Amino acid sequence: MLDTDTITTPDGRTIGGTVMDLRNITLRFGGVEAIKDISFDIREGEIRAIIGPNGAGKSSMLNVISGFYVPQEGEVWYRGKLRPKMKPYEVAQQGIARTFQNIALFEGMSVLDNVMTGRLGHMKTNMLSQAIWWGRAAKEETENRAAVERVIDFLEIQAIRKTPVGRLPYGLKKRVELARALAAEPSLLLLDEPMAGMNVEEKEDMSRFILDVNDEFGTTIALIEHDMGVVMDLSDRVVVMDYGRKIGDGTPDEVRNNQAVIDAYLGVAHD
Ligand SMILES: Nc1ncnc2c1ncn2[C@@H]1O[C@H](COP(=O)(O)OP(=O)(O)OP(=O)(O)O)[C@@H](O)[C@H]1O
Repeated sequence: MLDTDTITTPDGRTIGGTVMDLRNITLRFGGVEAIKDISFDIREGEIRAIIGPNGAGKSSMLNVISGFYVPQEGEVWYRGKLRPKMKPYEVAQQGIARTFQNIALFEGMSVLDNVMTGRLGHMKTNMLSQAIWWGRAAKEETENRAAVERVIDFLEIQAIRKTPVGRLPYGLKKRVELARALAAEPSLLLLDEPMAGMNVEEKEDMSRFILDVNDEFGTTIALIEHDMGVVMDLSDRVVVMDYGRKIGDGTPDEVRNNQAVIDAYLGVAHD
């Protein structure tokens, strides 16, 4: 059974029941165990961070959540159901969208067209039915355009909507990637190092947008981030990984005071 109770965070935010429950996940690449028997949950409406030193297994974990990797052991429960082996696009159809560590946009295409690709999962009519049911296809197109324009307004990128992505500075590209993920109207949004490579101002902007997305749309967010200051400010709860194991799990304060976490970040040798 998944936990349906709500919890109240120290700063007074109410977090819902469990959306995703990862149980005893082990993931191997040949002889390398990237994830070793890790369990944790993600609750409705929270911002959940996954942190840890380089090579800890964070990206691997995000890839398990997004369905890109299927773990050799363990179970992924999503919205009360045990998730069978699925293709990433099927996971996306369940309302899970993601951004990537290395920006994965179409550089030659405009911002608008890139964000539009986020709607692909919502496009039901194909070429043939477009020819036969022109009205239905036109209505769908209007809805998709409207959803994209809402996201563009929300992330304040109207001024660059026609600009080819390749011409944008790094920070704005990251924002366009967020826009594309949001265009899918996900209920669970996965962000892989959303602030990596950004300057202080860009990080502040991105933090504000992440908080606004969570606040305005109630989107549950799981993110990986290296900048500890940002993670501690943004997140409701934090999972800490080290060498593929979970060494901490709790509120930012709990994690900050966890000796195993302090040791891992200071590089204290372990057996
Ligand atoms: N596709 C792969 N094939 C083989 N080994 C992999 C693969 N992906 C990850 N690994 C290994 O799994 C371990 C965890 O890597 P992962 O990228 O998940 O860590 P990370 O915490 O995200 O690291 P970073 O912060 O440097 O991005 C590492 O030892 C890595 O070399």
